[in-house]
Amino acid sequence: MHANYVIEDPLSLDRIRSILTRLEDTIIFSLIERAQFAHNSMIYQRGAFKELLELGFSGSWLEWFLKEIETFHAKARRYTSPDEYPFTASLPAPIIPPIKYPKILYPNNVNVNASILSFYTCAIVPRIALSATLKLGCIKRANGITGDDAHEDDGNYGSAATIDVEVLQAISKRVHYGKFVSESKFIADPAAFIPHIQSRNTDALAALITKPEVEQRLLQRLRKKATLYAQDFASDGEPLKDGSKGKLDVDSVVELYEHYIIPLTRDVEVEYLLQRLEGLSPEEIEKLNTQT
Ligand SMILES: C=C(O[C@@H]1C=C(C(=O)O)C=C[C@H]1O)C(=O)O
Repeated sequence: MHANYVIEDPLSLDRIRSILTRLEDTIIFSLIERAQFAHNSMIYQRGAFKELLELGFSGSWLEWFLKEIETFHAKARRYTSPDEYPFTASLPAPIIPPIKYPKILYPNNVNVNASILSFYTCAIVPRIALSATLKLGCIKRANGITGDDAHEDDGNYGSAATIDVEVLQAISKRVHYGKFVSESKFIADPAAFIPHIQSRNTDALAALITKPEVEQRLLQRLRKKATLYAQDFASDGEPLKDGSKGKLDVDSVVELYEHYIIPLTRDVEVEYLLQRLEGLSPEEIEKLNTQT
């Protein structure tokens, strides 16, 4: 979130949704970049690099990248922003005073980055990198390199992890924007939510925040965007027939949203609501309940 950017109505649902729409582009283009490299599965395996073990770090290559990058960004006060959430626990304090952001969200500790890291490394990378590994495999086999390594590993561990961090940060921002969506919906009609928050009825809360028509439009838009953005063009700018096949598996992008990003965003909305009344007095809750 920008420090001195004056936001007219920070809880406008249309404005928040426009930010989610813009993040689709960031995520699609980052996935196109990741698809240029092989799966390189060893960068996701804890303990796979003896050099990291010798440094006393027992996590994966990617977790080491996250720790190092997020440590630097934390010192530059990145994680004092209400729309930034780290994957790494126990980061250093900022070296400069935090920015005084407007208090838009209610205090909460919702952070689902562990789930994001898990589904990204286990379900998304193997499919997104598939096009590159198949292409790479052909190249390696043409050079007489055969066996499993012809599909899985191109040695670009630094490039792959650097792009992975960019994808993870974009997905994390998108999913945790669910808090702003949730606050917007709550403040528009607190009385609809309060009884279900008090009774911890997560199914009722999920039903209140879920908008199937919004989700369907998003998935339609996403498929068209991913197909267009992954399109290859001839030197004169003419689109190549079937030009998107080598750059990105479009179905994987749509399924990433349908089966992971959207459900996790809904989870964030519900988890945020469950903390929305914490610390409020009965009088304060009653005031919200009668708010028109
Ligand atoms: C984000 C929203 O809340 C829910 C989650 C959505 C998503 O993750 O794209 C879309 C619609 C809702 O089901 C919203 O209402 O815009």
